[in-house]
Amino acid sequence: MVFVAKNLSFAVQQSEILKNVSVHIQEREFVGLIGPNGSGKSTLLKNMYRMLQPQDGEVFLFNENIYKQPAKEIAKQLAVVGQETPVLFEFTVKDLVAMGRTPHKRLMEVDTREDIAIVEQSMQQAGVLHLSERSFSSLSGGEKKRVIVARALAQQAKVMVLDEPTNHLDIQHQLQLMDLIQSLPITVIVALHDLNIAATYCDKIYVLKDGEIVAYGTPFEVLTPSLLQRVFGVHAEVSVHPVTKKPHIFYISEQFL
Ligand SMILES: Nc1ncnc2c1ncn2[C@@H]1O[C@H](COP(=O)(O)OP(=O)(O)OP(=O)(O)O)[C@@H](O)[C@H]1O
Repeated sequence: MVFVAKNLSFAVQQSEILKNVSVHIQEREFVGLIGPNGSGKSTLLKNMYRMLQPQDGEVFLFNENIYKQPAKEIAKQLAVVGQETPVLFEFTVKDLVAMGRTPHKRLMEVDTREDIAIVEQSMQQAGVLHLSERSFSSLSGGEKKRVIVARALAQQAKVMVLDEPTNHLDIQHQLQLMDLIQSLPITVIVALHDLNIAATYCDKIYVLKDGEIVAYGTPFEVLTPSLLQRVFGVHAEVSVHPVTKKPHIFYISEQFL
């Protein structure tokens, strides 16, 4: 297993946000995390990328306990595309993407020709090369998202964690981004709200509800009408997509029932 969370419990004051959550991700797997608003997806991911520390449980990345490793070592192996990205100073896109190279460098080491090529290629892959001299703060929400993805690509980590990466993206950029991530030879865990996107791209899906994993399996195993009703409170039919052969969810609004 490449990335494992074992029996994580996380609480804020008296409120339990994660309850004994375990996640197992194999090499090169593309794993989705779905669940209603407030079910604990971001909190779980933050515990897995060490932004939060659980009261109970452990997280292993390539068999090493992440809470016992230096942050720089983890950053060589794990790239994160978080839900919101506070950037406090004025940076150009190029400079921000170049920060993805930091874990691979010594303090104050200048960028090598290889670093510069990786940064350029990452911007190209994420579709932001044309924005390279722009100030990050002047970008639209979707452009910012793609720049953060470019920074994660420049990190060249073997594992990537993404929290709702398609948020703010138009449909073309959503599909391009998911295609790009799927094409990389890496292990991925991604929180998604769009269940048809999850159905199309994920090998396995974990379903969170009220801080607990309530289902796990392939998209066909997990995305059933009864689960969608039980977890998300919606009526739906699930068919096979005529082209992708993946499950496709047709939601049914109350007025048509
Ligand atoms: N620091 C905190 N203090 C109090 N409650 C918190 C804190 N952090 C998270 N929560 C609560 O924990 C629950 C899970 O939040 P989380 O952001 O993990 O959910 P999510 O599944 O990612 O939601 P969304 O789909 O809306 O992004 C929510 O009810 C949230 O209000």
